[in-house]
Amino acid sequence: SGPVSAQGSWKPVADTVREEYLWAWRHYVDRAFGADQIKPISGGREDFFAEGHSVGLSLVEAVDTLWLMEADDEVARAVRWIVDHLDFDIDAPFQVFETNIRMVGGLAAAYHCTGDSRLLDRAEDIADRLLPAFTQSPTGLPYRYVNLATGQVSDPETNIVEIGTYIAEFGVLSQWTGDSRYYDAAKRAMRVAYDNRTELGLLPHDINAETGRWRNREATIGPPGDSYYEYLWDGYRLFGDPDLKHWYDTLTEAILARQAERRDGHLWFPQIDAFTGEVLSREQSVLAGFYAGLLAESGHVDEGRAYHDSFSLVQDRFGVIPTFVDYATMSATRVDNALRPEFADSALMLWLATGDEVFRERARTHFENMRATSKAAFGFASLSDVTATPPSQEDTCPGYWWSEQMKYYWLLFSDTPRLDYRDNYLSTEANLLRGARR
Ligand SMILES: O=C1NC[C@H](CO)[C@@H](O)[C@@H]1O
Ligand SMILES: [Ca+2]
Repeated sequence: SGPVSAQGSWKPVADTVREEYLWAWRHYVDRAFGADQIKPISGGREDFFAEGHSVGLSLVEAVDTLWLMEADDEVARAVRWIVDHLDFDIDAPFQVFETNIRMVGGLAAAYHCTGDSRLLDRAEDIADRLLPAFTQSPTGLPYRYVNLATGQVSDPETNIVEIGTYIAEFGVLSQWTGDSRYYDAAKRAMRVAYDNRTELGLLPHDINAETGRWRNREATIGPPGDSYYEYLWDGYRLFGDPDLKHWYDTLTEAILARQAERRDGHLWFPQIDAFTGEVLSREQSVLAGFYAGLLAESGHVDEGRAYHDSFSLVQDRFGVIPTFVDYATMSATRVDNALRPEFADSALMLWLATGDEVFRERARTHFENMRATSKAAFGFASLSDVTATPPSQEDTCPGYWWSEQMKYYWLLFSDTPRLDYRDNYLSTEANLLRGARR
């Protein structure tokens, strides 16, 4: 079970998380079953990857969450849809990064939790359709899009997130199938970016896949830099690869030395020029909040705590964290929030690393504020303005909601017997690739 704590006080919260999730799931089943996304205000449905080509995104993202919540009848319903209806032979360009973290990851997690090898077959099938983006590239940096039916690749104007967020999903596929092509392709792309680090040991975030040349000067730990760093550490954690740890440590040392800024005693990570170190912007994306958890996981616990403290200030001020805040003025520079999970993600990582109850309390506030602002007739809705009274909703629910924050809350509050709390791994999309206890 989880770190020793007053489990009794959290059970009611865990029960509410599970009730809300199954309430939303039943509406998805009744009104949008098999769709990429439900429209939570109107009850309609919408595609995510390619217009007119649903791949059941929200359902695939939900399988491991339903399994961890012991909703086994619903797991069976979802698996039956995947086996009967999920077909990737689609003549349309799919974004390689999003397809990997959501579909390869979702299917791999579903296989890890259920042991149903038909799900591993599907994960291999979609990964094989993504591989041409890597093998067709002269540098090994993957193109951004690939046509799932023809293998036609497109768009070399990419970034370190979209070339570097594969090793977890591709690595477990190589481990589970014995085919090293996936791991090798993922690692080769990460190496190209690392080998091009600047004299300061920093990475700009935009890069051209055909030339390997940087397309900008700005370094960020937020998007589109974030999960490149996350997956260097994750690859080492999952597979023990010393190269990945060396690359992670080298880049993180530079980030902590040159990018960290303390202001009024609070820790932030401004965007800086990777070649000179000059501060370019003090805006912080809500997505950058994941970095507090990564720092804690990778041994920088004090900095991880401090950065989560900074985002906790923002949550206390706004209720729901705006997509961008400028920490110099603590003003929101982009007021929407598409049900972003990162604050809860890092709360879980910090709780697992420290056992400190403050992180469960912060995650509970995140859950309650989401319920109070995003709940709509048929599910949970993204917000277009968190500063409005009441915050205004959009008729859309992102696929990651089914995999991320509700799973983070459940794992934080339920002490479920289905998770090995001491040895587990959640991908950047919260897909459980290690630690399921069947
Ligand atoms: O890594 C990611 N980035 C964006 C989404 C959540 O904000 C989600 O797809 C995932 O967590
Ligand atoms: Ca993430």
